[in-house]
Amino acid sequence: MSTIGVLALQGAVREHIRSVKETGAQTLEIKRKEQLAEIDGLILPGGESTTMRRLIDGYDFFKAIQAFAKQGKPIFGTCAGLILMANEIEGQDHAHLGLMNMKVARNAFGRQVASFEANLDVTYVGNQFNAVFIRAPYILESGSDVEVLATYKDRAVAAKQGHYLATAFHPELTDDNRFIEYFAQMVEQSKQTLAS
Ligand SMILES: NC(=O)CC[C@H](N)C(=O)O
Repeated sequence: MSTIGVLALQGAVREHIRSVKETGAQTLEIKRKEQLAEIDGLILPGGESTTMRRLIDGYDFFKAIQAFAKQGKPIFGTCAGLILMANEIEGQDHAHLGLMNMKVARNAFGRQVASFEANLDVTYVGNQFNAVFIRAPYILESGSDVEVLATYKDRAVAAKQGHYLATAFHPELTDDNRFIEYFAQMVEQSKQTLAS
Protein backbone atom coordinates (compact mmCIF):
# COMPACT_ATOMS: atom_id res chain seq x y z
CA MET A 1 0.00 0.00 0.00
CA SER A 2 1.33 3.45 -0.81
CA THR A 3 1.56 6.46 1.47
CA ILE A 4 0.44 9.89 0.30
CA GLY A 5 1.72 12.96 2.14
CA VAL A 6 -0.01 16.33 2.35
CA LEU A 7 2.24 19.37 2.70
CA ALA A 8 0.98 20.69 6.03
CA LEU A 9 2.35 24.23 6.22
CA GLN A 10 -0.88 26.06 5.39
CA GLY A 11 -4.23 25.57 3.68
CA ALA A 12 -6.76 22.75 3.24
CA VAL A 13 -4.66 20.03 4.89
CA ARG A 14 -7.26 18.19 6.97
CA GLU A 15 -9.70 17.90 4.07
CA HIS A 16 -7.04 16.24 1.90
CA ILE A 17 -6.04 13.87 4.68
CA ARG A 18 -9.67 12.78 5.03
CA SER A 19 -10.16 12.25 1.30
CA VAL A 20 -6.89 10.31 0.91
CA LYS A 21 -7.91 8.06 3.82
CA GLU A 22 -11.15 7.31 1.99
CA THR A 23 -9.19 5.91 -0.96
CA GLY A 24 -7.59 3.36 1.35
CA ALA A 25 -4.08 4.80 0.96
CA GLN A 26 -2.06 5.70 4.02
CA THR A 27 -1.54 9.37 4.68
CA LEU A 28 0.89 11.62 6.48
CA GLU A 29 0.93 15.33 7.33
CA ILE A 30 4.28 16.59 6.07
CA LYS A 31 5.69 19.22 8.41
CA ARG A 32 9.42 18.54 8.07
CA LYS A 33 11.36 17.89 4.87
CA GLU A 34 12.80 14.64 6.30
CA GLN A 35 9.29 13.14 6.17
CA LEU A 36 9.35 13.24 2.35
CA ALA A 37 11.46 10.07 2.50
CA GLU A 38 8.49 8.23 4.03
CA ILE A 39 5.95 8.92 1.27
CA ASP A 40 5.29 7.76 -2.31
CA GLY A 41 3.27 10.78 -3.47
CA LEU A 42 2.73 14.37 -2.30
CA ILE A 43 -0.27 16.72 -2.34
CA LEU A 44 0.25 20.49 -2.34
CA PRO A 45 -3.07 21.76 -0.97
CA GLY A 46 -5.06 24.89 -1.70
CA GLY A 47 -4.50 27.94 0.45
CA GLU A 48 -2.54 31.04 -0.45
CA SER A 49 0.35 30.44 -2.81
CA THR A 50 2.50 33.41 -1.73
CA THR A 51 2.17 32.47 1.95
CA MET A 52 2.82 28.82 1.20
CA ARG A 53 5.95 29.71 -0.76
CA ARG A 54 7.22 31.76 2.17
CA LEU A 55 6.70 28.78 4.48
CA ILE A 56 8.30 26.39 1.97
CA ASP A 57 11.41 28.58 2.08
CA GLY A 58 11.18 29.10 5.84
CA TYR A 59 11.08 25.37 6.53
CA ASP A 60 13.74 24.62 3.91
CA PHE A 61 11.38 22.55 1.76
CA PHE A 62 12.18 24.08 -1.65
CA LYS A 63 15.04 21.86 -2.81
CA ALA A 64 13.65 18.85 -0.96
CA ILE A 65 10.36 19.01 -2.91
CA GLN A 66 12.22 19.43 -6.20
CA ALA A 67 14.41 16.43 -5.37
CA PHE A 68 11.30 14.41 -4.48
CA ALA A 69 9.84 15.37 -7.88
CA LYS A 70 13.01 14.38 -9.74
CA GLN A 71 12.82 10.89 -8.26
CA GLY A 72 9.66 10.44 -10.34
CA LYS A 73 7.31 10.46 -7.37
CA PRO A 74 3.86 11.90 -8.17
CA ILE A 75 2.84 15.37 -6.99
CA PHE A 76 -0.71 16.73 -7.05
CA GLY A 77 -1.29 20.48 -6.66
CA THR A 78 -4.77 21.85 -6.02
CA CYS A 79 -5.55 25.54 -6.48
CA ALA A 80 -2.67 27.34 -4.70
CA GLY A 81 -0.80 24.05 -5.23
CA LEU A 82 -1.32 24.38 -8.99
CA ILE A 83 0.17 27.88 -8.82
CA LEU A 84 3.19 26.51 -6.92
CA MET A 85 3.77 23.88 -9.62
CA ALA A 86 3.63 26.20 -12.66
CA ASN A 87 6.79 27.45 -14.31
CA GLU A 88 5.22 30.83 -15.13
CA ILE A 89 2.72 33.04 -13.29
CA GLU A 90 1.00 35.88 -15.10
CA GLY A 91 2.10 39.29 -13.84
CA GLN A 92 4.86 37.91 -11.61
CA ASP A 93 8.51 37.90 -12.51
CA HIS A 94 9.22 34.60 -10.80
CA ALA A 95 7.52 31.26 -10.48
CA HIS A 96 7.73 28.92 -7.48
CA LEU A 97 8.57 25.20 -7.85
CA GLY A 98 8.39 25.38 -11.66
CA LEU A 99 7.57 21.69 -12.06
CA MET A 100 4.97 21.94 -14.82
CA ASN A 101 5.33 23.52 -18.21
CA MET A 102 2.41 25.94 -17.96
CA LYS A 103 1.58 29.59 -17.41
CA VAL A 104 -1.15 30.27 -14.87
CA ALA A 105 -3.27 33.26 -13.92
CA ARG A 106 -4.16 33.80 -10.26
CA ASN A 107 -7.66 34.72 -9.04
CA ALA A 108 -8.66 34.33 -12.64
CA PHE A 109 -12.41 34.19 -12.27
CA GLY A 110 -12.68 37.64 -10.70
CA ARG A 111 -13.86 38.97 -7.35
CA GLN A 112 -17.60 38.96 -8.09
CA VAL A 113 -17.69 35.21 -8.50
CA ALA A 114 -14.89 34.32 -6.09
CA SER A 115 -16.42 30.90 -5.42
CA PHE A 116 -18.61 28.64 -7.52
CA GLU A 117 -19.23 25.02 -8.37
CA ALA A 118 -19.43 23.36 -11.77
CA ASN A 119 -19.87 19.84 -13.09
CA LEU A 120 -16.93 19.00 -15.33
CA ASP A 121 -16.02 16.13 -17.60
CA VAL A 122 -12.48 15.15 -16.65
CA THR A 123 -10.27 12.87 -18.76
CA TYR A 124 -9.26 9.68 -16.84
CA VAL A 125 -11.44 10.71 -13.88
CA GLY A 126 -15.00 10.69 -15.20
CA ASN A 127 -17.92 12.84 -16.22
CA GLN A 128 -19.93 15.29 -14.16
CA PHE A 129 -17.21 15.76 -11.57
CA ASN A 130 -18.39 18.17 -8.88
CA ALA A 131 -15.67 20.86 -8.96
CA VAL A 132 -15.47 23.55 -6.26
CA PHE A 133 -13.61 26.73 -7.24
CA ILE A 134 -12.44 29.22 -4.59
CA ARG A 135 -10.56 32.31 -5.82
CA ALA A 136 -9.28 29.87 -8.37
CA PRO A 137 -6.47 30.22 -10.88
CA TYR A 138 -6.59 28.77 -14.38
CA ILE A 139 -4.05 27.59 -16.91
CA LEU A 140 -3.49 30.26 -19.56
CA GLU A 141 -0.99 28.35 -21.71
CA SER A 142 0.73 25.02 -21.54
CA GLY A 143 3.40 23.11 -23.42
CA SER A 144 2.77 20.13 -25.69
CA ASP A 145 3.97 17.83 -22.89
CA VAL A 146 1.05 18.97 -20.72
CA GLU A 147 -2.29 17.22 -21.13
CA VAL A 148 -5.33 19.35 -20.31
CA LEU A 149 -7.82 17.12 -18.50
CA ALA A 150 -10.72 19.52 -18.03
CA THR A 151 -11.94 22.94 -19.09
CA TYR A 152 -14.52 25.32 -17.67
CA LYS A 153 -15.88 27.89 -20.14
CA ASP A 154 -12.97 27.13 -22.46
CA ARG A 155 -10.39 27.69 -19.72
CA ALA A 156 -8.05 24.85 -18.79
CA VAL A 157 -8.62 23.96 -15.11
CA ALA A 158 -7.00 20.53 -14.73
CA ALA A 159 -3.81 19.12 -16.24
CA LYS A 160 -1.35 16.26 -16.14
CA GLN A 161 2.29 16.22 -17.15
CA GLY A 162 3.87 12.82 -16.59
CA HIS A 163 3.80 12.24 -12.83
CA TYR A 164 2.44 15.71 -12.07
CA LEU A 165 -1.25 16.48 -11.66
CA ALA A 166 -2.85 19.86 -11.01
CA THR A 167 -6.36 21.27 -10.60
CA ALA A 168 -7.63 24.84 -10.27
CA PHE A 169 -10.49 23.49 -8.15
CA HIS A 170 -10.66 21.64 -4.81
CA PRO A 171 -11.47 17.92 -5.18
CA GLU A 172 -10.97 17.44 -1.43
CA LEU A 173 -13.99 19.63 -0.60
CA THR A 174 -16.63 17.34 -2.07
CA ASP A 175 -17.79 13.79 -1.41
CA ASP A 176 -16.86 12.93 -5.00
CA ASN A 177 -13.60 11.07 -4.43
CA ARG A 178 -12.86 10.11 -8.04
CA PHE A 179 -10.09 12.68 -8.51
CA ILE A 180 -8.18 11.70 -5.38
CA GLU A 181 -8.68 8.05 -6.32
CA TYR A 182 -7.09 8.75 -9.70
CA PHE A 183 -4.09 10.34 -7.98
CA ALA A 184 -3.85 7.42 -5.55
CA GLN A 185 -3.68 5.08 -8.58
CA MET A 186 -0.88 7.18 -10.10
CA VAL A 187 1.02 6.92 -6.82
CA GLU A 188 0.50 3.17 -6.48
CA GLN A 189 1.66 2.58 -10.07
CA SER A 190 4.73 4.75 -9.69
CA LYS A 191 5.60 3.02 -6.44
CA GLN A 192 5.59 -0.33 -8.22
CA THR A 193 7.58 1.02 -11.20
CA LEU A 194 10.18 2.71 -8.99
CA ALA A 195 10.57 -0.48 -6.94
CA SER A 196 11.10 -2.76 -9.94
N1 LIG B 1 -8.24 28.41 -2.95
C1 LIG B 1 -7.01 28.70 -3.27
O1 LIG B 1 -6.08 27.89 -3.12
C2 LIG B 1 -6.78 30.09 -3.79
C3 LIG B 1 -5.41 30.33 -4.34
C4 LIG B 1 -5.06 31.79 -4.22
N2 LIG B 1 -5.86 32.58 -5.08
C5 LIG B 1 -3.57 31.99 -4.49
O2 LIG B 1 -3.20 32.77 -5.31
O3 LIG B 1 -2.77 31.36 -3.86
